Amino acid sequence: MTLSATDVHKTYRRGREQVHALRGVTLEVQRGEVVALLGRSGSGKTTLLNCLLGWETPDSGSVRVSGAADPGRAPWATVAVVPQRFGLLDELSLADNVALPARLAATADPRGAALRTLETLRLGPLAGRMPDEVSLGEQQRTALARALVVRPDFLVADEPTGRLDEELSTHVLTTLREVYAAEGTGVLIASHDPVVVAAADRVVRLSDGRVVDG
Ligand SMILES: Nc1ncnc2c1ncn2[C@@H]1O[C@H](COP(=O)(O)OP(=O)(O)OP(=O)(O)O)[C@@H](O)[C@H]1O
Repeated sequence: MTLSATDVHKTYRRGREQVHALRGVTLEVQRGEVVALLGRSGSGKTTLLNCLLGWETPDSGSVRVSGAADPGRAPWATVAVVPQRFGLLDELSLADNVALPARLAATADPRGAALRTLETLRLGPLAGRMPDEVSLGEQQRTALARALVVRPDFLVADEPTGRLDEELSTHVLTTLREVYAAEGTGVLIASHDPVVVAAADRVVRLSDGRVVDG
């Protein structure tokens, strides 16, 4: 099973100015591999992730998941996401935030699955708290738990360790490694974090909207 972008172009218009965020990007992530997406701020990483998630429509080129074992799976269980801004619902506890995608995917015992996933990410004691009652690093790990709770085929994460110290980054990466070793999840992580780069099987570098080093 493969998550791929083929010759993707994306241009934003800001008034009269055109920003060529992606200029023909081709990238493949297989199940069972961790790919780190590197590049300076503004190089197009988030735009590429958004295209892979279907949150942005490429101007040309294509994005697809091929070889799905179960094409009927919920989209957020096929390609789950940890967004740069987390996107937690303020009015739900951490446990309810994490349980939500499992509930929507009609997973058996969504709350139990949420609590187990929070536990894995060392957030068990905070399960009953609201997002504004925990640190940004804890919110970030909650967003990761919410992505993982449905055991996705692929995980796309935008700077998922950006708010974590080295010890926690290492822990999160170890957890991800365990998850993909057990489940075969394919992982694509946009990051500047050396811990992520060290844990990746492969590094893809973007510069000015192009892949410069695959
Ligand atoms: N909605 C938008 N409208 C206009 N320009 C945008 C929009 N989103 C992104 N851009 C521009 O597209 C380019 C690529 O942005 P993108 O967010 O993909 O970069 P990035 O590599 O993820 O950066 P960072 O590491 O800072 O998150 C940048 O020049 C950015 O200013």
